[in-house]
Amino acid sequence: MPSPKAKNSATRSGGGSPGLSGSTNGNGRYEFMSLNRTLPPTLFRQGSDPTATARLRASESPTRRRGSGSSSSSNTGMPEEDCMRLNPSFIGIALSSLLAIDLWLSKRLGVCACEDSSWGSIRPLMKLIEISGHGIPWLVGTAYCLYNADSAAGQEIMFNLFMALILDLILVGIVKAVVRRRRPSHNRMDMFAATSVDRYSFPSGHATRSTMCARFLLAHLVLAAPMRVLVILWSGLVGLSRVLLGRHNVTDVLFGFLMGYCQYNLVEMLWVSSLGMQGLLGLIQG
Ligand SMILES: CC(C)=CCC/C(C)=C/CC/C(C)=C/COP(=O)(O)O
Repeated sequence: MPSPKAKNSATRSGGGSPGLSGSTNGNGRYEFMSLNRTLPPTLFRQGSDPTATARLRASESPTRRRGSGSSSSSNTGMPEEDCMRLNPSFIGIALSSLLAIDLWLSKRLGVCACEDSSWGSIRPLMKLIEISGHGIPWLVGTAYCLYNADSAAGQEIMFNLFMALILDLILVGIVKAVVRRRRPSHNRMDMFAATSVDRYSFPSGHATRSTMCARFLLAHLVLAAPMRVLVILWSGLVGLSRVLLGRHNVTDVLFGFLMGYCQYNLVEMLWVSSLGMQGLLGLIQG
């Protein structure tokens, strides 16, 4: 009966997984060698054996290559990071290009990122716009209006706006914590009352809030046409100010607009009526 070692050496001589060659170290333990070694030509023939091709693609993943322990590709002499980009997918190229454009554009548009920036003189104005879209003024203002509302309809609207603002904070916090995209390097972290997830930039919480609140106000308040235009302009300006201040990349704000727009649909779906409010208050009071 062949010993396990004999089995190992049989595997080494060609019977192992395609695309992997192996050897034993001094302790007799099997080690996988670099994947960049010459492979049988059949393995490169895309489509001839889909299973083998899939296995090859999997074995070429960056994590596996990093795990091989060598800092340069054995047959090209190039750093592994460069080798990994030799055959990127179309989606990979599109995403990398979009990201590069986003970073470049965001850096160029960050003209109020600090006082010495080209448009540094309007930074105070941009910070004022930032405050107008901040969570705390909105929460405090809505709570105040809810407390002072003199009709059931007014209370219902303010209650739902308050809940919408909380929902927005939760959803943005979750996405920021999952995506964990760093803020642009030119940003100065001098926002007031920023929570720990606010060190991340995707999506812009100001953009989600301003879009959701704008839709909310347009739907539930009776406003004259100029005021409606002002609300929309304000929402867009809040988003723009995030990029000009260097707080966000362009895609953070664009996604924030989209997310805020969708969040309003969610608020409508979860709308709490006056009756529901009384039920909730009854539950809270016991
Ligand atoms: C009561 C309570 C927990 C209020 C939290 C309000 C708050 C700290 C909101 C966050 C505001 C903020 C700095 C958001 C960051 O917005 P980005 O546009 O920079 O994502």
